[in-house]
This record gives sequence, C-alpha cells and structure tokens, in this order.
Amino acid sequence: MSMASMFDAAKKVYADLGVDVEAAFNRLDQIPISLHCWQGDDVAGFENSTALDGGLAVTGNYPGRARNADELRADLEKTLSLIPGKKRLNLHSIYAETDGRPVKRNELEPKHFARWMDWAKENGLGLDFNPSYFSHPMMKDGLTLSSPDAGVRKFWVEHGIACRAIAEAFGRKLRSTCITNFWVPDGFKDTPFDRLAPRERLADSLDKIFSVECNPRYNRDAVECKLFGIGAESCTVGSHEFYMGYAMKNGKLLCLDAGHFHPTEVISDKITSTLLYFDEILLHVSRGVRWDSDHVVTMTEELRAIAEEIVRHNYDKRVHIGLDYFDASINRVMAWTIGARNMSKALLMALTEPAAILKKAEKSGDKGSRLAWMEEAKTLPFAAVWEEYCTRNNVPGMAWIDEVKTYEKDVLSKRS
Ligand SMILES: C[C@H](O)[C@H](O)[C@@H](O)C(=O)CO
Ligand SMILES: [Mn+2]
Repeated sequence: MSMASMFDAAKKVYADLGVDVEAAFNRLDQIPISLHCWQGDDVAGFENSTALDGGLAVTGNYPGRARNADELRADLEKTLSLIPGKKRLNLHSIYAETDGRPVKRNELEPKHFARWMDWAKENGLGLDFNPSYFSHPMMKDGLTLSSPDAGVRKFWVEHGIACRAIAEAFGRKLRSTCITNFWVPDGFKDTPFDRLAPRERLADSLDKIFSVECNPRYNRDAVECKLFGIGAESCTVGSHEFYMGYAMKNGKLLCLDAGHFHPTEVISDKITSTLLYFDEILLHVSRGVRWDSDHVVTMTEELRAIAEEIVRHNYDKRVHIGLDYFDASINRVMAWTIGARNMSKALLMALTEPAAILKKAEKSGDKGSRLAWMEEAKTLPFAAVWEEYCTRNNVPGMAWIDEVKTYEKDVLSKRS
C-alpha cells in the first residue's frame, strides 16, 4: 500500500472517532517549538573561557561537535530541515560572535549577534535568548546574582541588562517577540545557615535588571527554578517557590523545566495550575533520568501528557515550548532531531486524540470507557498521519535517519 493510501485510510479511522486530521495539521502549523542552540556544541559557546559549570554536565565525546558559529549554523540548518512545523531558535549569550576579540559579558551588544539575526531572518526563524550565569570566573563560590560580593552582583546585573537589550533587538529585527529566560544556578553544596539573605539578594538583583525598560512587544522575560545542581545539592537560591512568587509578583513568565523537580514530580500537572494565575509560561522540555540529566527527549508518557495539556486547554499561545537537553554521546544532529520531532509528534498525537469521546465519557462518569479510549487511542494508525505531516512540510519521514548518517559522513566526521 502506498503512503498516500495509508494516510487516506488512517484519516477515515480518525474521522469515525470525530477527529479532523486536517484541522490538527493546521493547528500544529501554528505552534512554534524553540530549538536550543546548545545541543550542537555541548553548551560550550564561543568564549573559550572556563569549562562548563553551574551544576551542568555534558557527558560523551562523539565526534563532530560544532567548533564555531558557522559550523553550528550549518548543523542547525540540517537539523531544521528534518523537523516539520514552525520553529524558533533559542540562543545563549555565550554564542556571541566577537571576531576573536574577547568581549566581557556585561558589555555584550546586539552587534555581537548580528550574524545570528541575519541568519534567523534568512531562515524565517524567531529568536529566543538566555543570559549565561555559568562557566565564568565571575561566578564566585557558586554564586552570581545572589553573591554577598557587591562587585560580583553588579557584573551579573549588568549582564542581565545587556542581554535584555540584545533580546529586544532580536524581537524588533525579526518582528517576533523574543522570550528571554533567566536561569541562575546559584546554590550551596552544603547546608547554609542563612537561606534568606541570598534569596533577598537574588530578588534585589533581578529587580535591578528588570527595572530597565524593555518593550514587551519585542521581549518578554521568564525565570527558571531548579531543585538542585551538581555542587549545589543542599540549597538552590532560585527554588520553585522563589520564582513562582517572584514571577507572579513581577509579571514575568514562569519557566518549568521537566528536569528541575523531584524525580516523580511532573511539569504536565503544573500547566493548568500555573495558567490559572499566569498569562503565559515557558516550558523547557527535557528528560531527566534519575536526576536532571538532560537526556534527549523521547516519546515518554510525560511528553505526551505535556502536549495533551497544551492542546486540550487551547494553550497554544500561552505556553511557549522550548527544548533543553544535551547529549554528547551520540551524533548531535540526531540528538537535536529526535527530541524536536518527538515534541512535534506528541503535539500531533494530542491534536488527534478522540477528545469528544473522552470528554463525554468523563462527563457521564464512565471512567472505564474513559480509560479504555485513552488506551485504544495509543494504537490508532498514527504513523501514517505523521508521515503525511512530514511530507506536506517537505521533511523526510523515517528517511531522516539516513540523511543524518550521510551528513555525518560528509561533514561531521571531517571535524577533528
Ligand atoms: C543551558 C540552559 O540554560 C540550562 O540548561 C538551563 O535552562 C537549565 O535547565 C539548567 O539546568
Ligand atoms: Mn532548562
């Protein structure tokens, strides 16, 4: 049977369950997924300064890591050509291009991202942004914005201000609102006596950063909490409660990273709760294995649940979807592509669930039928629907794997 007739047959199966596959395609076309630039080079960036820290760890040494911005962009172009639907690119400040001349992080300017902006425009992408509060000698004793040293705090406050100006330039140039995410790894290896003072200092530093006006049409800020990091096992200054309160009080987006909570706690269950009170949130879709290990996103129950929450409650515009994982033990273009295609696939699965049947069963109290339909939905002929979506987006179906292997042979394997 040809792919086209498999799709026609599948479409009919879905239609009989009240699912309009064409409407699902149209809706998915409008939901952007922000691809994180840091999967391509193991969160190294182009500063050539210190080793990765801030509690982050990238393991593996698969050949082919991008060593400069041109290689990273080439790898991104390959990756983007394998992912259907609307995409954005999420940059960290350490990916500035300063032509070999070191520029201090608190002195970064939009001009240091001019090539990224031009490239994004050429490729029809919106840009998102992140100040980088790690891998830098001005992180003292594991602290940046919450440091007791006023000079350290000043440097990092200036970095935050510089980054928001860059983000605003992204939004203006690309006519697409940039979401700037603040993740601050500050924390303590062992139990501090005083947990309050560093939190007061972090809040004060953030207030200083956000006191500089920024046009919300071009940039909106998010803040990301974390349970713990390597070397900060006993207390993270920017905890969930800290940022929940800070974001609520100050009109910021809350960023929920799938790896930043207790291992049995899921962010899918936090989406409706937070959106009762926030206008918008940002997600960092990741996969923790036993800890915040940032494994490549696979088709887990949690990924499906995240997508279902977005789709069932029409949060398409209120939830910004970002990816956050980094695996250096496999081909990095593959890692990027597997995770991003899975995010897109999970959204399409959610968009094609037999929602009317499930709603009716729940409303009538027929919990057995609700569970039965949820389980039946897992084995509907989805593969044909996904393949069709890829075809319509000029993206390969399963053939993408061979394409990456060819790219590895022709390009990645030639990098030393
Ligand atoms: C590199 C990113 O900013 C980082 O992954 C952050 O978002 C995070 O999740 C840290 O654990
Ligand atoms: Mn994250």
